[in-house]
Amino acid sequence: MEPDILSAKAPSPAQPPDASAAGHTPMMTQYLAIKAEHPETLVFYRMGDFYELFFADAEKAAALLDITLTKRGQSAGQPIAMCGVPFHAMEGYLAKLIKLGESVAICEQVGEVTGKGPVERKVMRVVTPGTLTDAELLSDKTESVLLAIHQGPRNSCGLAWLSVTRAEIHLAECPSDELEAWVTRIAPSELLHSTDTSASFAQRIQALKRATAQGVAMSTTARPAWQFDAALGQRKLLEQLHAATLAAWHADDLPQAHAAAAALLGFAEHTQGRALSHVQTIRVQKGDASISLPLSTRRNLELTQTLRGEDKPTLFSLLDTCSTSMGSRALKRWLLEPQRDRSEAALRLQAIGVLRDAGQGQRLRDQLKGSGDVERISARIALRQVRPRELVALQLTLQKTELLVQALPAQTALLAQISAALHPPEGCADLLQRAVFDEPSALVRDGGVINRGFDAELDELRDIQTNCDAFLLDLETREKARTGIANLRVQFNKVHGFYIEVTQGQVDKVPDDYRRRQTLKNAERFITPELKAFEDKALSAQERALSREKWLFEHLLDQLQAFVPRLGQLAYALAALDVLCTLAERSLTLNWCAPVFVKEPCIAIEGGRHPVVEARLAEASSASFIANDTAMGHRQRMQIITGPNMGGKSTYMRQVAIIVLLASMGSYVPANVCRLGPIDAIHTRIGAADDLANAQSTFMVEMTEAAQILHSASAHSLVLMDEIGRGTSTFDGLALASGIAAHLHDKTQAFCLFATHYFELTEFPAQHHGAVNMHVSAAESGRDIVFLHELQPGPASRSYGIQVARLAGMPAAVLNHARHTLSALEEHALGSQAQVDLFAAPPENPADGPSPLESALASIQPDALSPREALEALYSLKKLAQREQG
Ligand SMILES: Nc1ncnc2c1ncn2[C@@H]1O[C@H](COP(=O)(O)OP(=O)(O)OP(=O)(O)O)[C@@H](O)[C@H]1O
Repeated sequence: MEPDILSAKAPSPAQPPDASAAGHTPMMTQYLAIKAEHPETLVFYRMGDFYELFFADAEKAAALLDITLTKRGQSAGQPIAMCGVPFHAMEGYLAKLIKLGESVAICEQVGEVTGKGPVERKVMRVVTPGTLTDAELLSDKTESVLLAIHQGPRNSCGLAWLSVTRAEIHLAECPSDELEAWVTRIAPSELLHSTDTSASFAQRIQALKRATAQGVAMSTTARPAWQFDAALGQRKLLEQLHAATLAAWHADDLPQAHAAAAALLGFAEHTQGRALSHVQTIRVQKGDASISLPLSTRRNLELTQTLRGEDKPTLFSLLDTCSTSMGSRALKRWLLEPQRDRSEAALRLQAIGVLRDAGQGQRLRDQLKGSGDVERISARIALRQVRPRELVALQLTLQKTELLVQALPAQTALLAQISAALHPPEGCADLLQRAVFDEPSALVRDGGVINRGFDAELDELRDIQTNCDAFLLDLETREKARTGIANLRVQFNKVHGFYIEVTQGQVDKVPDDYRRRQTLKNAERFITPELKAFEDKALSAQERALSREKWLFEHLLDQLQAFVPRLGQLAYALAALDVLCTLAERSLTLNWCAPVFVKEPCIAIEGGRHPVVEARLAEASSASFIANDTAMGHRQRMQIITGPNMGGKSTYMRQVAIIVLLASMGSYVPANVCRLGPIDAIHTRIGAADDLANAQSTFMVEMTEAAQILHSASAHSLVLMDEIGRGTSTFDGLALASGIAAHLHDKTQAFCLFATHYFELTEFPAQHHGAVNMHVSAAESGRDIVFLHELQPGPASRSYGIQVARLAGMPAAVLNHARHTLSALEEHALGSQAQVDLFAAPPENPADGPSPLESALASIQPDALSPREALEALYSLKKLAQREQG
């Protein structure tokens, strides 16, 4: 037993004392030295069957994990606060802490228990939100990304990021004011920065921390300034890639990114306790290479999370019928990182076209089902954290892959490339099959992992255990025959081990090589050289078998290292094939078409649908989605969209953005025809929510987002503006909305869908040749309204707000009041100078209010109507009059 450091009672928990202070128990001295190396991290200190936490760590963990905080013993006169978790249940507690943004250093007992002083202990790895590798802690469909940022000279920044379970490291450089956009796009789980930055940069980091990416909290970790060293970073990258120059990756002239990479790799190695040998590719990212999808766009289009923060229904959840989790993760990357250059998307579309034919994709999907997560398994092999059952999954996947290659139609450039990378590394599956049982134990420490026939020594050790009984029986028979003692017995007990028992009456027949072991009343117990040798072997066989297995497993990991790079390529190919087959299946199931990329600026869609709303309608009701066309090009760049609430304006605008995004990632799209010119960004200003955490009002958020769009949108951007200006008074709002529309039309010249309830804005197209009025149609039936969801040219005739409120279940009295006020307001707008009393009681009888004909008449503004619109208004008035008479 180890000496107990925690004996006497202590008054109260405290901060960890100084390890160098005199009077600590030997174990506390050891603990404090380890803690000093991990000041910001919770230290899980292994003590027998528990991981214990002490002092402030204990207080924090007890509160976060909701476990008991005890006060036991003291060291150097200080009370020791303590809490603990059982070692076998550690994963669950770890997961909870990591989710809360904490990091944990796992300190194991590595030495033998000698009874003299504490057992030697060592931090084996540090688990942090950005460096997760454990299958239990990682989500199958989401990466855990670690990002390092470096503040360079003259407002420049270097970025380096990776996912520890992937084979790529990413580098980028950008001006500091673009940092937020980058961090939003990268969506890291953890951000590393230097302890030594300017005050403004530190503020920027704090702001980044608040701006959570996709609803996932990002933790920040400060690292010493010297770790952000460009020369060190370059050296580390070269070592990582086993290369003499970074030129092949176009990564040689990026000093700020190299500095970030130094800290990134240093931290990743520190947490894993070893180098990341599987990371063997660099991708340099340029800000202008991908289509910009700001955080607001990702949110508003509900790409991977609904506005309520749920995982479905989203565009991703609709698309993701992938057969493997590698495929799901790759699909998410494709969706969130569409490239401006459409050549890759075109290759994907070509491949999807082939996979749609004659069920080819479906056959491949069936074969892909049940594949292991080769990407993460190969990373865990490199990090020597792989579990035996993952190796079996890998072996089965490698065998499946052989069949997959034969079934793959390599008819397009991309499919041929995938086919070439799909060949499993020679000898890997065979080695795994020979080395590991088909159904091994979960952990190597339990034994039962290494296959029979793989190692003669292990087989012999196992044989000793299984053949023990047979050997003893055989020995007994032989000894009976040799000695002529018929009642001789070979037996075993825990205290004396193996022995041959001979009754007192037969003792004189015992041969010379029998040595006395124990004398009983009626019998003598002996041991022979043969039995002694067997005993030595048998007693230690189990222990030796276990340690032999552990050694063999480590040796197997050594052998598997050589396969890691090829496995990385294989994982990439499997994931890409899975995504392509999935997109082929989706396009067939959901009846999508292939988009066509053209050089001239345009967004031309026939029969476009919002895929998620369409799927929801199909699920929830028999109603079908009404498809709409979009025709935007050089001449017509802006649509001013009006129509009733619930009419489908937001749905229409979002569907256009989603179709553009799907096409840009290389997917078929929910439409009958789609022609798309170059696109550099999708900006959205939809809805309004207070950002209480950042003390910003609804209106402030609205204006900030709109301002960002006006600054960054270009003539190749798609901009959605939904009800801009509604967060303030009518006149202010209208004035701002028209100013913003004019800027987008005249200066930015972006493709813009501008939905508004300000009827005054329908006059905008008259003075702006690139804008047109469109409206979503609705029909009235008595006092009710029927939404037709059809997008039609021209402005809406009225807004139907009161009818929509009636549908929403508003009390009749309120509706009556509103109708009364509305007609008064409309009269007022028509020229009456009388002040409208919004709070005046409505007339008693609703029948006394204006008739539909009167209301319609009152809403007409003759000066705002074109001759054709005036004629239409006349027809509809006549219809209403007939209805009233009838
Ligand atoms: N094209 C369509 N076909 C069928 N149903 C649709 C269509 N467009 C919208 N809808 C249905 O109408 C609902 C309301 O649509 P949406 O939110 O787009 O209206 P809106 O005009 O933006 O309303 P508001 O002005 O109040 O924001 C949707 O949730 C959907 O169920």
